[in-house]
Amino acid sequence: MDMDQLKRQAAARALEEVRDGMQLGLGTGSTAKHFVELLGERVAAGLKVIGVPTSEATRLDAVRCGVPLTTLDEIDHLDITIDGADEIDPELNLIKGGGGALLREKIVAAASDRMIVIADDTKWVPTLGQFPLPIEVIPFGLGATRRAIEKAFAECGVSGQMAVRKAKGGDRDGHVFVTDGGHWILDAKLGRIEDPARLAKALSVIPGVVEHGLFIGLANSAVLAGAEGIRVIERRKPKGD
Ligand SMILES: O=C[C@H](O)[C@H](O)[C@H](O)COP(=O)(O)O
Repeated sequence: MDMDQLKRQAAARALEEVRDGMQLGLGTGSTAKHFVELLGERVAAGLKVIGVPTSEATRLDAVRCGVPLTTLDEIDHLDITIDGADEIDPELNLIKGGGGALLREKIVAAASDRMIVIADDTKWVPTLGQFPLPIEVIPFGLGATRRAIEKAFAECGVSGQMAVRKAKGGDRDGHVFVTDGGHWILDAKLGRIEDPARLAKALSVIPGVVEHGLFIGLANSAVLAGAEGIRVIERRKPKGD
């Protein structure tokens, strides 16, 4: 079975958690896109839900699939957010932002009662860090922000190259990648992040850092699809710990 089929299977399993009347956070990326498409089929068959998209790409997908949308200004909470991830560790801490949507994804996940992560099982890792950590930054004063990030890395016992992300394909191919919020992304190749919660806190207090791709204590469960079938892993600690 190819990777895309596994992603769709994970999305289909997460869809079983969706009930009539729910308000849903809609993630971004190739796995979340399968969820939006499958949700669209259920909506066409009569399911009543409303979604908040985590990116312009997902907003367009949802419109194409007929999923009704709202915003976090119009509603005060979400029942479930269903989103993909770049890496998932056994505590259900995540690296996200490979597609550049980390800021809206984190706002939406934090406004949700539950977050279900959907992925093929290659995303499951014993320790986060092999996937470059996306850090969303303000272009102004980037040199100072980079130095502050390097200091935070050293304090947290990690190190590695950082590069400004470039767009791949489309009109901006080869130019600096710009997020939906108008910011840039630094991708940090850290290899191994022993204490992701500590690093997350250290990055969050740097003024030029808008957000980072470490999602700590936000995911409640992970649906992992692999050659052997689907595994659902529940978070052991209560949300927010
Ligand atoms: O910014 C993008 C998101 O965090 C995605 O959820 C993540 O990159 C996983 O994407 P995919 O399902 O395409 O591997």
